[in-house]
Amino acid sequence: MDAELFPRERAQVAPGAVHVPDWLDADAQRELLEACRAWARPPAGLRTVRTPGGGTMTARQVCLGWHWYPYGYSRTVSDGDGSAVKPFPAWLGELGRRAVREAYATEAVRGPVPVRPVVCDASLAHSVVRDVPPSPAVVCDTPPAPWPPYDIALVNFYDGDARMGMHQDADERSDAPVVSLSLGDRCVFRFGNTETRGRPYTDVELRSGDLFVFGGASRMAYHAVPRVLPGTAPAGLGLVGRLNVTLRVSGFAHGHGAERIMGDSPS
Ligand SMILES: O=C(O)CCC(=O)C(=O)O
Ligand SMILES: [Fe+2]
Repeated sequence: MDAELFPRERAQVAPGAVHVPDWLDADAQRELLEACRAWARPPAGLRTVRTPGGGTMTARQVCLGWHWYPYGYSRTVSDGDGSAVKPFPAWLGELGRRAVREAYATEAVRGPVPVRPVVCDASLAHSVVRDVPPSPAVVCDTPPAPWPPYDIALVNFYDGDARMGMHQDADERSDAPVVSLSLGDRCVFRFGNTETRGRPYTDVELRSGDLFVFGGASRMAYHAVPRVLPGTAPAGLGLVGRLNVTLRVSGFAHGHGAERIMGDSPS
């Protein structure tokens, strides 16, 4: 973590949308980066995503669990090398559950956390659905989250010129919160509303190690990455550019993909 004169505070950006700065400590960031490097290798590795209109997304992407393409999911890299999508590891799902629990907990244990160690399987996350404050500081004795386990990861790599336009994450069938983890260069993350691609929106700076969770009333909010800030990655991380990992719950029946008829354009 960079030395800060004033520590950055966690913030609710919109109902159900929470920014938790410095959620991953330096070791956890390195560990997640190493995992991303392995996932990026072929087969079913990092690829350029082509949109139906003939454009390409500037952020390159690799998927785990389910392969996302504009605009649906499949089990193979149907718009790439045709390989089977890489598996979604259990530890990543556990990280997702913990992220939701900690983002939505008012009194939960805070501060940097390691990537892999798993303390328990509890969750306070169900509270976001009703938009009421979660019960405080119960880490291990709470009911399980009402959603099936996280089973999709989209890993986006941004070089200095890459960006992502306003879009909704709308190809999943589950309303489970989306969990976003950032590594490397800082970026401007634009978090908007559920109705339009325009205002009102809030620009948040996401830095390496930051967590952003959006669920509940914000699950279908439009969001974007209008700008990456090149050269701002932590010196010790060894990453040039920015990586973002979003974790999602598909809500798909086992073995079946899904296609959305009307698509948005996150180019
Ligand atoms: O890179 C980010 O922070 C956001 C990525 C995103 O919105 C997505 O993968 O759908
Ligand atoms: Fe998104």
